[in-house]
Amino acid sequence: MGLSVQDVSRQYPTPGEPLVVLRGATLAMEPGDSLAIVGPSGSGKSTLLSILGALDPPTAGRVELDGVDPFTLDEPGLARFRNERVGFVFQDHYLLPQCTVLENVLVPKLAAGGSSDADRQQAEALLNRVGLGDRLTHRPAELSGGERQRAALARALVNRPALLLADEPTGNLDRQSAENVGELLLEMSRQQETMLVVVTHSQELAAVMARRMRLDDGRLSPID
Ligand SMILES: Nc1ncnc2c1ncn2[C@@H]1O[C@H](COP(=O)(O)OP(=O)(O)OP(=O)(O)O)[C@@H](O)[C@H]1O
Repeated sequence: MGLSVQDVSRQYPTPGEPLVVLRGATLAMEPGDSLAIVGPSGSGKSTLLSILGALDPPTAGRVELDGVDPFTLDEPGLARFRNERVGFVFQDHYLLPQCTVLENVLVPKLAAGGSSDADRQQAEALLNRVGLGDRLTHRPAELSGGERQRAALARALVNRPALLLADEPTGNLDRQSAENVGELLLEMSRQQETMLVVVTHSQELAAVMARRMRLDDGRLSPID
């Protein structure tokens, strides 16, 4: 069980020399583990997250989540893997504006084949835990920035993913909301035994994760 990233490289073709973005990144995580990835702009952080989330294949190397290499799956298998095994939280919440908070949290359930009463109860329980139990029928426009990110977190966790990926999840928030969302990310992923990888420029957010690694010019190394 866990996440294994072995010697992952990624390069993009250009008219001249290929642009090498990741150079042999290796890391391992276990359920309940949390990791912050920091590094300068353009160092490859989002590229690494896309590979971990099975959105983009590496040029070389191997990724396995709970023993499955997603890039060996066919297209429907890969889509199912992303929806059911990985949760995503981004800097922008990407909630559907016309849907209520509860409906937004149920979207990954619908994509996985339906939303039963049990799914609905689970979504409500998650929304209670992120402090939005009294906002189920509100639309995203009626929420604050921090509340929208908390709804996005509930949506990311509704399928009980093995891996939660967060790309600058507090980038648009004021200090207090950022602290609150950061702590919630950690607490909820621990409770669900989900592995958490957070890419961030925020030292405060990086500091609350169990471990920190730095990407520099495509090379990943532990810090502390
Ligand atoms: N699809 C692509 N095609 C070509 N080059 C790309 C592509 N995606 C990313 N890059 C390049 O790869 C490098 C790393 O980008 P990436 O977005 O992973 O960096 P980052 O560390 O997340 O940066 P930031 O902190 O600014 O978000 C950049 O030079 C970028 O221009």
